[in-house]
Amino acid sequence: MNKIIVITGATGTGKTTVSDYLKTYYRIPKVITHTTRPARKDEVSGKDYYFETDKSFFDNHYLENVVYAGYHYGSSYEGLEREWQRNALASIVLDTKGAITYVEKLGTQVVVLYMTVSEQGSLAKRLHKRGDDTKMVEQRLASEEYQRDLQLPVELRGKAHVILNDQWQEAQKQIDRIIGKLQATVAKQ
Ligand SMILES: Nc1nc2c(ncn2[C@@H]2O[C@H](COP(=O)(O)OP(=O)(O)O)[C@@H](O)[C@H]2O)c(=O)[nH]1
Ligand SMILES: Nc1ncnc2c1ncn2[C@@H]1O[C@H](COP(=O)(O)OP(=O)(O)O)[C@@H](O)[C@H]1O
Repeated sequence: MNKIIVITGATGTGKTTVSDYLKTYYRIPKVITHTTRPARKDEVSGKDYYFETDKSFFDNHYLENVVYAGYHYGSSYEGLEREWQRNALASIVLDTKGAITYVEKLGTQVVVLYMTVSEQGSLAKRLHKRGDDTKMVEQRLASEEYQRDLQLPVELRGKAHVILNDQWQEAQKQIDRIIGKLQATVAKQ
């Protein structure tokens, strides 16, 4: 059975870092999603996101789509199927609302990794260090979606692996254990 690893959590907790790690070390590809948010300086359309206009965003057929900090984000069935045709395992980076929808729609095909840190204050520092625009960081941290995603939603309790990412090496070990088991189950089927 094909599976999708849904990586979720608040901004700055390391979702993209995990997705990049899965791609580099496990050859697990990322499903690229669509957004109307402007690209950051080192982001590339078709690699990080499909960057859309307010009009072109709605030309796609979404499995789910959300508004996060004032911008549209959406993931398509086609994007997921494209990766699943070549790989039994793929990853996708979603907010917690999207993660809940994936669990509802795809059930046991979904493996959720919920990223968290023990000090909320470290997140703003990470975003600045990442080189994010100051205004965008302020808008993001003031959003209700950011506040919401700081806690594991009730709908995901008991269904998500909670990954503490205070230290990357520790988070990596936790992820290695989860992916090792997952690869063994996927290989058997
Ligand atoms: N539900 C949903 N969330 C998405 C999608 N694409 C990205 N996101 C989430 O939207 C939020 C904002 O993403 P982004 O602007 O890249 O900010 P970042 O989390 O700071 O890197 C994050 O929680 C992403 O996981 C999508 O297609 N659907
Ligand atoms: N454990 C960690 N300690 C310090 N910085 C980290 C850690 N994990 C990730 N980062 C850095 O924090 C920033 C935010 O991580 P990122 O993966 O982009 O988060 P997200 O996709 O959840 O917004 C990046 O610059 C990343 O390199």
